[in-house]
Amino acid sequence: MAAKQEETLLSRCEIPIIDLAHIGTDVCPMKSVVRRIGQQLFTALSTKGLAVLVNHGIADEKLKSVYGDLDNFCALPEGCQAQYLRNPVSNHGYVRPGMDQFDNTKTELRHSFNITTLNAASMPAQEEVPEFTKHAVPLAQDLTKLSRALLQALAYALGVPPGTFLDCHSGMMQGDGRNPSIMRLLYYPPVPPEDEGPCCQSDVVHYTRCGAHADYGTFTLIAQDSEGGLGVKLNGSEKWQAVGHLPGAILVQTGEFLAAWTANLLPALVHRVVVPAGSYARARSRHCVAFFCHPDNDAVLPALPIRAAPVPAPPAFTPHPHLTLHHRLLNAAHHIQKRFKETYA
Ligand SMILES: O=C(O)CCC(=O)C(=O)O
Ligand SMILES: [Fe+2]
Repeated sequence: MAAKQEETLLSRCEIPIIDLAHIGTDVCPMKSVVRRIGQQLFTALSTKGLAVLVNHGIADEKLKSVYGDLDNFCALPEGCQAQYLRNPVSNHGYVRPGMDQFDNTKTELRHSFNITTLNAASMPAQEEVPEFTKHAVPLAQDLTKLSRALLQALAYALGVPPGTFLDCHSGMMQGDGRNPSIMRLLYYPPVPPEDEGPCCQSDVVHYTRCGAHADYGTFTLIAQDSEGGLGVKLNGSEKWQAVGHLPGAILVQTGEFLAAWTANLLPALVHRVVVPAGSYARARSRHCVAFFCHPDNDAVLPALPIRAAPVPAPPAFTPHPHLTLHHRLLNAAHHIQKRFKETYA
């Protein structure tokens, strides 16, 4: 008998799918298409907090190559990995399991490699992971371009000149320290069998892959393999729901900055990655590429003359507690530094 498939938001068609075909390029956008995408994105982010992007132009092979490179990096001896440990100032580099933590009640099993500059000298050397730079740099450039196209689409939807958000995100992946956007490569290793942790037999060891949180920036793009585990609380709901997987698609989810910028009209999406049930799934690893689109450090949240968009009012939503701490005039660098301190040990 076939195994019962897990019910997910995607399998129930509960996440809006946005077709990016014919959007043009970030420097030469097809305006009518960008406008339509802006409306769809606004509706999706205000009602759900996330959307699925298809026909975005980023080939799956590019993602798979990067997943493979990260596997190879994680298999290097610890001493060799140590040369690439995350630099707390630039936020670039390798983050070992336990070095950053969202849920302090569980062991988070996660390796990540933060990329904040595309300079080859900051990447694992060719002798160590031969094609890391060759694969990671074009992918980061593609995700930057995709983010720029979405920033223009959002500007149309919010009734501000199309360049408004682009101007506040001009330093993305420029490597000059002006903008904290990150492409994060994530590898979640297999999870030890239930109740058998590194501690003594009687210990009840609780693992997770990534504790509940909302991302700090404007929005996050997420490409994931088919292993599952990503769960979200849709806007206005307290219920955790599995997202599921649509081959080749990229998710976009709202971050805290966009929430603050829009006076919570587009609330930040609370999400996590759990350990899948069953010994087969636990024994498998998971991969993801998350691109965190952040405003420039000197961007000050402008008051948006939000045009009444033709969408239903968003459901009532209690903002994440730290949202109340940052005020519409808080500057981008302050907010990011505060949130990094909370996350990194
Ligand atoms: O692995 C994922 O799908 C999400 C990771 C994540 O939420 C994060 O790194 O902020
Ligand atoms: Fe996240």
